[in-house]
Amino acid sequence: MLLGCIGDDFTGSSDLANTLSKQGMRTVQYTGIPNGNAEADVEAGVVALKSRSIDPQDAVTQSLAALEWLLAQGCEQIFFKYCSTFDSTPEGNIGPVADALALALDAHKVIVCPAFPGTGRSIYHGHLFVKDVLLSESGMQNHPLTPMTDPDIRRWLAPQTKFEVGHVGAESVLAGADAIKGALAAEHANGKRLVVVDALRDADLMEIGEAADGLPLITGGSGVALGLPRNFARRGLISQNTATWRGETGKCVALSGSCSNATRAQVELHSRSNPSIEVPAADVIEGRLLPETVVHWLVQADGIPLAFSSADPAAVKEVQAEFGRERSAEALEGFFAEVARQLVRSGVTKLLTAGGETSGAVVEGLDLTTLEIGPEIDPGVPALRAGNALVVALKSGNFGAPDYFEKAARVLGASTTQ
Ligand SMILES: Nc1ncnc2c1ncn2[C@@H]1O[C@H](COP(=O)(O)OP(=O)(O)O)[C@@H](O)[C@H]1O
Ligand SMILES: O=C(O)[C@@H](O)C(=O)COP(=O)(O)O
Repeated sequence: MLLGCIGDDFTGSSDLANTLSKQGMRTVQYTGIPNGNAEADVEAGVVALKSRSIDPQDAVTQSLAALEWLLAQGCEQIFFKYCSTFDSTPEGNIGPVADALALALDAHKVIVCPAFPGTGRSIYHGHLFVKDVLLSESGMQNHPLTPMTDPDIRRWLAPQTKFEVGHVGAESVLAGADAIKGALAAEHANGKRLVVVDALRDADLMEIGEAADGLPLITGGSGVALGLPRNFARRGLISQNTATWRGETGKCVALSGSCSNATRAQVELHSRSNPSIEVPAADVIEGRLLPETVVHWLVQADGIPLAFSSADPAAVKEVQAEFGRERSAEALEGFFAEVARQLVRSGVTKLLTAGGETSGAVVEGLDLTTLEIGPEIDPGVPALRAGNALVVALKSGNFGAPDYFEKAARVLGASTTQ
């Protein structure tokens, strides 16, 4: 294994695995830390953790264990993947995990770059934009678990890390890899260890990737991983293999616990031409609605049936005010995990999940240990084979076109050569 990745959620990890796979690396996504060794031909390994919203110390412990496993597989470089919208709170978990990995690897000049131009995330003057609006005006200020109320990544990261936060501006990035290297060295000389790097275009990410050649640790969104495989390819270390994708026939069901603007629009459009059932948060939390009721409904329904708890910010606030943020999230995630378990037991072969934490709960609930990367459905969302008779797609809340669910069902069902 050449490149070892630690992802802080499951959708984000499949997004990253998709990016690396498209760049020709034979990539495998693992759910948590595998028990045994990776297969010898794996070039990039993504250890997916559900560590974005847990206690910071637990996130550090799990990430260090993942690091140990990846280093034991021979990885030369480590990539810590978090969300392209930098989902975190003043307590963590991006800063504490980045600090711990930097210390363990004796890494300095640690790039912090959540940019993902393919999905409209860019960084300029240290500020994160989602398309043409600042992060804090993009809808992410209303995120149920990690409300992003400040778009300045330097300022958002500072209380999370014990190191000084530096910055490499667009003027250096646009001047290319050598200028970026120079700017990183200057920040290092100034005592900065975690360095936010501006990026506007995929071309910038390629230059940042080149500047990162040989650095032990890089952190960022999946976008910045775009430029890493080329460093290994230059040394003739990548197989550039093409894989075939075997779609599944059979029933496809969609589950959504994401409350993002993008998912709510997808739910709305999908519900117009497919059976859909709302899962009211309060009914789940208070035990009035049972998973088997929803499963029974989904299994009977035609088309691509959808069960969703996705709700607008006012409704989410109300539920959280009544039951608490953690209790609401735990109850809903547990509910969807149980629904997924029962669906698969009843013969569903194609499962679509929307929402990072929701998808994480489903993947853990189904005990899916290894995910094989298939074709891309929409930017950042690959089809995944999870077992002999099960294919899944784990959609990040923010991703996907309005007709995502129907498109995903089509991709999961078709066989192709990538
Ligand atoms: N109606 C609701 N009220 C309160 N919380 C909700 C509701 N629906 C979903 N949630 C919770 O909000 C969180 C959404 O996070 P996630 O699944 O990661 O979506 P995203 O990818 O959009 O961030 C989950 O913990 C989920 O259980
Ligand atoms: O970078 C991204 O936006 C995604 O890869 C990601 O991490 C998604 O997180 P969720 O929105 O919680 O699914």
